Amino acid sequence: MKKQINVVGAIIVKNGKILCAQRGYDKSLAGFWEFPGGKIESGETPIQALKREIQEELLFDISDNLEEFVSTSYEYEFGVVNLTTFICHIKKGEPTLTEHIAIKWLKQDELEQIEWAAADMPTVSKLRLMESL
Ligand SMILES: Nc1nc2c([nH]c(=O)n2[C@H]2C[C@H](O)[C@@H](COP(=O)(O)OP(=O)(O)OP(=O)(O)O)O2)c(=O)[nH]1
Repeated sequence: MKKQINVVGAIIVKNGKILCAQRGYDKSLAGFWEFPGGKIESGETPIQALKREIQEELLFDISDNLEEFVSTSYEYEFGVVNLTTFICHIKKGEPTLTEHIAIKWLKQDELEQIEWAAADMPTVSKLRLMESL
C-alpha cells in the first residue's frame, strides 16, 4: 500500500479573500499553490497541527473557531495525501513568508487562476460555489 500522508490545510479568510501560498522550489509539489499547513505529527490533533504549522510557516496565530471544510484523499506518485481543510481567521499577527515563495489573497472566483496542488481541487471547487465566506 502507498504511504499515507495526513495533512491539514488552512483556508485563511480576510475581508472576503483567501490566502493562497506557493510551495518552495526545494519541496515536493514545488511551485504549486496550496493552503498553508502541513503534516500532522504523532500525538497531535488536526487542529493542533494546523496552529503549529501556521505559526511556523507564516508566523501568525489563527483564531480558535476553526470550521472543518473538506476532507479528501489524492494519490500522488510519492504517496496518498489525506488532506483536511479548515476555514480560519487571523487572531494575531500578519502573514510573514518563511518557507513559501509567494502568497496571494484571492477572491473565491479568482482561485482557479493559479495552479493548485491536485489534492486541493475539491476544496477550491467547493469554495468557488460558496455564497460568501
Ligand atoms: N500544506 C499543504 N500540503 C499540501 C496541500 N495539498 C497537497 O497536496 N499537499 C501535500 C504536499 C506535501 O506532500 C504534503 C504536506 O506536507 P508538508 O507541506 O508538511 O511537506 P513538506 O513541504 O514539509 O515536505 P515534503 O513533502 O517536501 O517532504 O501534502 C495543501 O493544500 N497544503
